[in-house]
Amino acid sequence: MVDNKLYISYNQIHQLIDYAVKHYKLGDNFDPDLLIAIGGGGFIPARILRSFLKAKHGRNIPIQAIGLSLYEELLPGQGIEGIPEAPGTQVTKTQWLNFGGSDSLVSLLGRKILIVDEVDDSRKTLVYAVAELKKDILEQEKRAGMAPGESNTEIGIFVVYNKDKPKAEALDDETMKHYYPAGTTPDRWLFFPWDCTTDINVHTELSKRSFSSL
Ligand SMILES: O=P(O)(O)OC[C@H]1O[C@H](OP(=O)(O)OP(=O)(O)O)[C@H](O)[C@@H]1O
Ligand SMILES: Nc1nc2[nH]cnc2c(=O)[nH]1
Repeated sequence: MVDNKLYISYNQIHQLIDYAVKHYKLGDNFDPDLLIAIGGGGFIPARILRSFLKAKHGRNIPIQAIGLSLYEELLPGQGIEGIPEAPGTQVTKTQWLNFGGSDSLVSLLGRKILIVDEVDDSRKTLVYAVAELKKDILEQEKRAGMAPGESNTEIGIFVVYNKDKPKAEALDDETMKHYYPAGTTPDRWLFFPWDCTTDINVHTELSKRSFSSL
């Protein structure tokens, strides 16, 4: 039965990422040298995206992971079968880069960073991620004796799906110049293949019907 959820299959995600890299000329127009995946949903898309970017230039772009959480299960067990989860009021940082502290391994300065996530819903998570990343960049510039913005670090955003809806928060104009949504959906709950704990073949079939009914 197709209900108010949109079922998404692994193949749809793979094909959309392929399409978006070509459509936005990623690797040319915006050529990232660092991918930051927002976990958990951004991990698999970031890994797929890396393959398509490698196919353009032959080099593997490093993927760093951050953990941000806004949505929570309504009741124990909900969410498991794609039941919509309730948005919390604020984003929680569960994991961050090892770039900011004194034990920093990699510089953010002068980089082209592409943040990757699977869905842009209220936009709160992306706004939070960009704000926190900018704080780190400022801090590194300060430590390097640079003026704010002198490093020319650029931030872009890649999402597999943007929900077409009024957003709770806005990204700044500069970041929006490098905002790359692979696909757009109506404001429905997206049931991703990695959320499926029953029969993935059934899920894949439902994904075909979900989209043909739009
Ligand atoms: O645009 P927003 O309304 O901020 O929602 C988008 C975020 O919500 C989900 O994360 P979630 O908080 O569920 O964490 P998870 O990826 O670990 O499930 C999703 O992975 C995005 O990161
Ligand atoms: N799985 C899933 N997570 C989300 N986080 C915010 N919106 C969504 C959604 O539609 N599906």
